[in-house]
Amino acid sequence: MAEGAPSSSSLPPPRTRIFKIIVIGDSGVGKTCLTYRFCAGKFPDRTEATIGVDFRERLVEIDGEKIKIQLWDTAGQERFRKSMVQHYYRNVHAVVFVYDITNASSFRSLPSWIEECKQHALGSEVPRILVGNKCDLQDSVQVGTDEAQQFADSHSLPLFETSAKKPNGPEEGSQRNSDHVEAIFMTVAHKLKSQKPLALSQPAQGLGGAIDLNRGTDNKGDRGWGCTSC
Ligand SMILES: Nc1nc2c(ncn2[C@@H]2O[C@H](COP(=O)(O)OP(=O)(O)OP(=O)(O)O)[C@@H](O)[C@H]2O)c(=O)[nH]1
Repeated sequence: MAEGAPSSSSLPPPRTRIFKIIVIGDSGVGKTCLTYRFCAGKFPDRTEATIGVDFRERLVEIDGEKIKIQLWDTAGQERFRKSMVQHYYRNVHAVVFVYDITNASSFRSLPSWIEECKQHALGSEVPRILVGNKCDLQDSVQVGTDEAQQFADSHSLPLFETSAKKPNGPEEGSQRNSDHVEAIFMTVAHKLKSQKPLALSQPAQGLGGAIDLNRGTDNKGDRGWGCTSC
């Protein structure tokens, strides 16, 4: 080793990168339950309407790098959003749109949530996904998979259907396959990591930094993830 060159033991420990993912959709679709399921590993005993925003974090390891996934559980009710909405969108790395498969109105609201992203000048290259929640309630389905898939395709959004309550697959006899909440958020994290490999010359940044996960992408040929109307 050259004299004066830092040995690996004298290098500061790498800072943990933070991926900020916002979860948006109508009130009651299950945003709190989905984020809680991913970060705490279980369905919450009870929830109350989110006021402003709640944060949940989980440290994961992807290809040997520790990454903090920070989920911003936003309020679905307009009266609880107003003052906070600017903060949601600042330095956001990915967006998860949620609707409730047993509530057609929450599905019809999706264009307005997509529009809100647009209003906040989110680049079209920021990964976005669409999640239909409450797949365990098969007797009450109001939004069929085909309809949701059509919508997702028309907006270039990957679609996942899941249940925050019973994420281990469909009930016996159900036609519908449920994605696992864990797999959904990890898919987003993998996407973000692949978009922005950790460069030694570029220290990891948290919320305060203007980390740009969207440049130098390797997503040629990828289908989905962007949003054609955003
Ligand atoms: N059966 C079933 N119920 C769910 C599921 N996810 C959420 N719920 C229920 O749906 C209701 C609303 O869930 P929340 O997670 O609080 O909804 P939210 O989208 O965060 O609502 P806001 O905070 O008002 O925006 C609660 O009664 C949950 O128990 C699910 O996957 N299956």
